[in-house]
Amino acid sequence: MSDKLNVNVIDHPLIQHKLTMMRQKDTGTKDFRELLEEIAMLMTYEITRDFPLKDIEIETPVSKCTAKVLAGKKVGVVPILRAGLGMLNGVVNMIPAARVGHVGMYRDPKTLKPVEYYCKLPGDVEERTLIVVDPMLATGGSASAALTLLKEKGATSLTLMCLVAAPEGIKVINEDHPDVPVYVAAVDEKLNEKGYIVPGLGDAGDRIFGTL
Ligand SMILES: O=P(O)(O)OC[C@H]1O[C@H](OP(=O)(O)OP(=O)(O)O)[C@H](O)[C@@H]1O
Ligand SMILES: O=c1cc[nH]c(=O)[nH]1
Ligand SMILES: [Mg+2]
Repeated sequence: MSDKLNVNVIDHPLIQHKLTMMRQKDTGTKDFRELLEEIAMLMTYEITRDFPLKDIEIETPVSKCTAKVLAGKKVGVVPILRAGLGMLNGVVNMIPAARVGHVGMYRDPKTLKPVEYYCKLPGDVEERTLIVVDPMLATGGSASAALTLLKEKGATSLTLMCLVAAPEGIKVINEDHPDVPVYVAAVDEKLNEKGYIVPGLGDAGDRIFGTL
C-alpha cells in the first residue's frame, strides 16, 4: 500500500475559522458545542455533493416547470459515542429524514484500544448510506472498530466524517477499510505519547459535555 493518505480535507475558510475557535483552550462548552454543530453542517453540505437527483414536475406561482429533488437516497447517521453526538445535529439539520444509529466506543486510556459498549442501528441498515461521525481520529482504533462492527451488522455503504485527524489514524482506516471514504476538516501533525492529537483540541468528549 502506498504511503499517500487517502483523505478528503474539507478546508473551507468558514470551517477553518470555526475550527481555530474550537482548538483554543479558553473556548467554553457552549461555544465548543455550537461550533462543532456548525462545522458538521458545513461538512455535510460538502459530502453530499454527489447525492443523486431526479426531475419532478412542479408549478411555481408563474408557470409549470421541471425541477430537481433528491432521488430519495436512504441515509443513516451513526455517531460514535460520546463525542460523535456533538456532530449529530449538524448532519441531521441538513438531512432531516436520516435515521440515526448509535455505536458506543471508548478508548482505554492505558492501552489506547477501543472498547465497545453499545450498538443500536436502524433495521434496514444494509439499504442505507451510513455517515459515521466522530470529531477525533487519533490512532484510528475506535473508528476502525466501529466500521468493522457496522459491516458485521450488514452495512454496505459507509462514509467516515471526522473533524481533526492524525496521519496515523487516517492510515489505519485506509488500510483496514479501503472501501470507506474519509472526510476531515484538518489533518494535524502527529499523536503525542498519550495518543492525543497534536496540536488537536484536547479531549473532544470532555469539552462537548463539560466533563473535564
Ligand atoms: O482514534 P482513537 O485513538 O481511537 O481515538 C479517538 C477516539 O477517542 C475519543 O473518544 P473517547 O475514548 O475519549 O470517548 P468519549 O467520546 O466518550 O469521550 C474520540 O471521540 C474517538 O472516539
Ligand atoms: O486528541 C484526542 C485523541 C483522542 N480523543 C480525543 O478526544 N482527542
Ligand atoms: Mg473522550
